[in-house]
Amino acid sequence: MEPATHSDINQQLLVYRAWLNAGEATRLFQRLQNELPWQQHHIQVFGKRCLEPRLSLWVGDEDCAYRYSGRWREPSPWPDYLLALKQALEQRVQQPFNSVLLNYYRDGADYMGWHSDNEKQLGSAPVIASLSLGEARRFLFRHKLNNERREYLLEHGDMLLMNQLSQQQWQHSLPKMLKVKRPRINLTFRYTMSLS
Ligand SMILES: O=C(O)CCC(=O)C(=O)O
Ligand SMILES: [Fe+2]
Repeated sequence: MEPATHSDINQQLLVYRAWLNAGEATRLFQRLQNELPWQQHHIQVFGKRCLEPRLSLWVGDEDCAYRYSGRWREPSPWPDYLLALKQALEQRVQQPFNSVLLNYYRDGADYMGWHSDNEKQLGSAPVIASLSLGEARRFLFRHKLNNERREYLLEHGDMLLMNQLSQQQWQHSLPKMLKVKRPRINLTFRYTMSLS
């Protein structure tokens, strides 16, 4: 694989700028936007039922049910073009993926709060490949112990690889950017184990 444009925290975070070129990224964005059955889920926040501040969709192999916010989500099947993308990504990063969480941020008021992707089903040291499409958005990391910080601007076609230790030691978030009036789509490719 070609070298990352930027690597940080002992190779735990690798950014590949324009992993897809602008034309490829735009075609993919349009298909995902128009063809996927995007859903807005409810979540419990401090015991209150709220709508998530974004749309999302869980896609994966048949046995990849995913426990999220207290509920099992069944995977939607792979559209052929997403399966092809997953396979290209597996080749490039030499890691298997069997699922992808897609997030659709309608504008800069949609966001994702601080978290680590540390669900049991991902194992103790997951490798997660995150592809960004559409509007550029800030993406933040903070260290769990010393509050060290990192910030990236993730643009159309960029791929961020979060390596094994990044979920154990860091949290990440996508803050609001109220100036942003147009959508962004993010795909996080993962390897999900079944717990049965
Ligand atoms: O939208 C993003 O860039 C990140 C999404 C994310 O952190 C996640 O799906 O776990
Ligand atoms: Fe995440």
